[in-house]
Amino acid sequence: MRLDVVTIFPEYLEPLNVSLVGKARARGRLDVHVHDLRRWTYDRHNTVDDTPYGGGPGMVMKTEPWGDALDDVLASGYESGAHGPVLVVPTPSGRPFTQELAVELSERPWLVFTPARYEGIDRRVIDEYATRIPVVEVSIGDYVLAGGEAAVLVITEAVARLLPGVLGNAESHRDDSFAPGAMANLLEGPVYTKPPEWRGRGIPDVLLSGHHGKIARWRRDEAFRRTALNRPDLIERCDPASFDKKDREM
Ligand SMILES: N#Cc1c(-c2ccc3cc[nH]c3c2)n[nH]c1N
Repeated sequence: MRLDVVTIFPEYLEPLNVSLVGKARARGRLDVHVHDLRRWTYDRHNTVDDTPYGGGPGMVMKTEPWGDALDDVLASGYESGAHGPVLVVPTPSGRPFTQELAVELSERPWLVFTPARYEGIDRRVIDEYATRIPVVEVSIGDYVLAGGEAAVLVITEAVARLLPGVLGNAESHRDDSFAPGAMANLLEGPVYTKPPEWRGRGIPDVLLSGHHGKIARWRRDEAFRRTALNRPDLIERCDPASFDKKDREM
């Protein structure tokens, strides 16, 4: 997978050099290119914004730098096979970013991120590229950030960990919170490791029992309990009829 990120804060994307994403890049699973939008400005102040038509607070990011930048990025000649690039636009007014969307994006060969600042990008930029390639406007949550770069980090990590060969244990996807299948719509339950006792706190006996069926059921029940506590809205989406099937899958 190739990722391109166009931003006025390229240093914000430094975390893409470390940890899981950094390892995926080092292994050749991910090819990341971060571009400074100001490379496509030609005035002495490297201007990327201007006042909004219709008035109102703040500034709007100008069309020309984005258009010149995206034309160059898309012309990079990356051979992405049958499927071309997808433009991923972080915005508070976008489609909620979910594990389902992470899976969808992980199946694409090339993502081009356009994290904005100020009040956002002149709408004509998105409209222009929507005539050429798929555009996904995405929100990472119901809160307001000062820009889209943090969203790029979140989306990239969630997508990268789904790529083949990135996570050591391919099975670990299966038990993710929100993962399709047995854990769909359930939050992950508690996890434990050695030592067997810590500050007077032990380990649930079932986890020491070696009985895989009981352990699977306990984990499912704990996931259910935590989901009911923290995300009752997800419980309604669970299909009780599937629980026997869940036990077989877990
Ligand atoms: N994704 C996302 C966002 C944002 C966001 C994204 C881009 C810009 C550009 C200026 N302000 C922004 C906020 N806020 N909250 C989210 N979930």
